[in-house]
Amino acid sequence: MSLNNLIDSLATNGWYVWDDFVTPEQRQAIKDCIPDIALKDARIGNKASLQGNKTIRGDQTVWLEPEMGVPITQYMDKMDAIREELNRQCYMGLRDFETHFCRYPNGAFYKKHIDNFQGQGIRKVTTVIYLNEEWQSGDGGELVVYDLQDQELFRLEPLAGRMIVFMSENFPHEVLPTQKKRESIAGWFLTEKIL
Ligand SMILES: O=C(O)CCC(=O)C(=O)O
Ligand SMILES: [Fe+2]
Repeated sequence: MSLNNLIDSLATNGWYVWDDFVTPEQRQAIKDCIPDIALKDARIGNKASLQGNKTIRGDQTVWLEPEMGVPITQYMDKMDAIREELNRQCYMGLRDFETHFCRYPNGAFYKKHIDNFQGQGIRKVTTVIYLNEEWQSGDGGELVVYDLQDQELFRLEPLAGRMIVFMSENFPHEVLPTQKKRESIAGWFLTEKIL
């Protein structure tokens, strides 16, 4: 598992799973930067256009900012290195990255959706990193990934340190109801600068 595998797999399959992308120490340090009080019920849309809808998703989120601490800037630097390599090797034209921390309380889910409908937004590549130390079968909360014909491609347990990367426009996906608290960091490489 490496940056080159990610680039090859993204170019040929459109997705890639990178286990142990972050270490246990990094996961804890990132979690320690998240002020609980800042978590808000998630809404639909990107950072610029949002609407609320609890029947679609039940997670709580907070946008990550460099000011939250060194572990956050280190994570952002790592993602920026990936962005530059995707641009260098695949000419993806990625110009920015938006990212938030997510917490799904017990029972929460996120119904099937596409992060970016074709041509309608600026999200090009989705990334999700999981922060759940103890995950067992039966805990739910799997990510189910489909193709554009709505055929299920695979299911992924939200195991600590694992990152999934996929082309935002090509893979409808959903989060199955979780039986315990489920935490992650989702991010999107964007084709335009947002700030
Ligand atoms: O947490 C996940 O596995 C996916 C989250 C998701 O689909 C999203 O935030 O758009
Ligand atoms: Fe999504």
